[in-house]
Amino acid sequence: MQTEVSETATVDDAVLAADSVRKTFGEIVAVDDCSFEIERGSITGLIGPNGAGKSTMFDCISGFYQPDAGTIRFDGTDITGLPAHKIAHEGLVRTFQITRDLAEMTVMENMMLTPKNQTGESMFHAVFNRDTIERENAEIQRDAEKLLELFQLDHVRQEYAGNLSGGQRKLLEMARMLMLEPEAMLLDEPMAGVNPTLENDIVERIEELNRQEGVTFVIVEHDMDLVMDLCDRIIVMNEGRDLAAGTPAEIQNDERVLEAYLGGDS
Ligand SMILES: Nc1ncnc2c1ncn2[C@@H]1O[C@H](COP(=O)(O)OP(=O)(O)OP(=O)(O)O)[C@@H](O)[C@H]1O
Repeated sequence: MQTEVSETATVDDAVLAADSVRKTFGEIVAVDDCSFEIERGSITGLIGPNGAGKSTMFDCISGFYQPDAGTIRFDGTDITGLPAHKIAHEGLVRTFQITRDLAEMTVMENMMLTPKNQTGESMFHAVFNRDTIERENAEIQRDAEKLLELFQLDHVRQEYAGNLSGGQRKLLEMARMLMLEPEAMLLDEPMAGVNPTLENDIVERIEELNRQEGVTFVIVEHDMDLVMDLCDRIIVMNEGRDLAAGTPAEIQNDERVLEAYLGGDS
């Protein structure tokens, strides 16, 4: 059994690798010796029954939780336990819900808050290099406009984020993290509360970014039809562990996965 799992969990060119990750909350073992690899340039689904540990795993990978044990490597760098902003700087971002603070800002302000490598943050440049800062600000604004257009949010750019529909908010959550020009993105239930039309838009954006910019996606999503359709590869977690990994067809025909979803092993 063990060999089977580790064989399927290995990929040719891993951009992200989790090795024996463990995370507990008191008595609860949310993630338990979980290992998997994410193929560079893939759209990978991370699935599993309720409480399998998917969100906790995302939080460990993206730096919101420190794992109790195990290592996480991104692009060959050990990122285990680094704070989220350092991991984002390495090129790995996770979307998160627009907080109350951000809801009180306009869509454009949300976008302008997240750019990468802003010289204006450094005192030295602030004093000696105003032209550079102005040029950078103009570039950031242009990038933000381009993304808002791509995500069909340009018409609401001056609207408060809190006034957007659920689906538009999801789009903004993705768009603002793309200001960081990530190499890989973790999406936790990107379609939750989204109507079917906007769901199609989000799928199209993901596919475009994947194909055109080479962004790797790891997606936790409960809609199985969508996952099987959108993802090139799927990793299944169960009771905190990696249970199986493979193509959608392989996963759909895997007895262990069926059992886990039917609660056959409990
Ligand atoms: N902050 C926390 N404190 C205590 N227990 C937690 C915490 N976060 C998660 N857990 C527990 O850890 C386990 C894994 O939860 P997690 O949310 O990671 O699973 P999941 O696969 O994302 O589930 P779902 O699909 O239902 O969102 C569950 O038993 C959950 O109750």
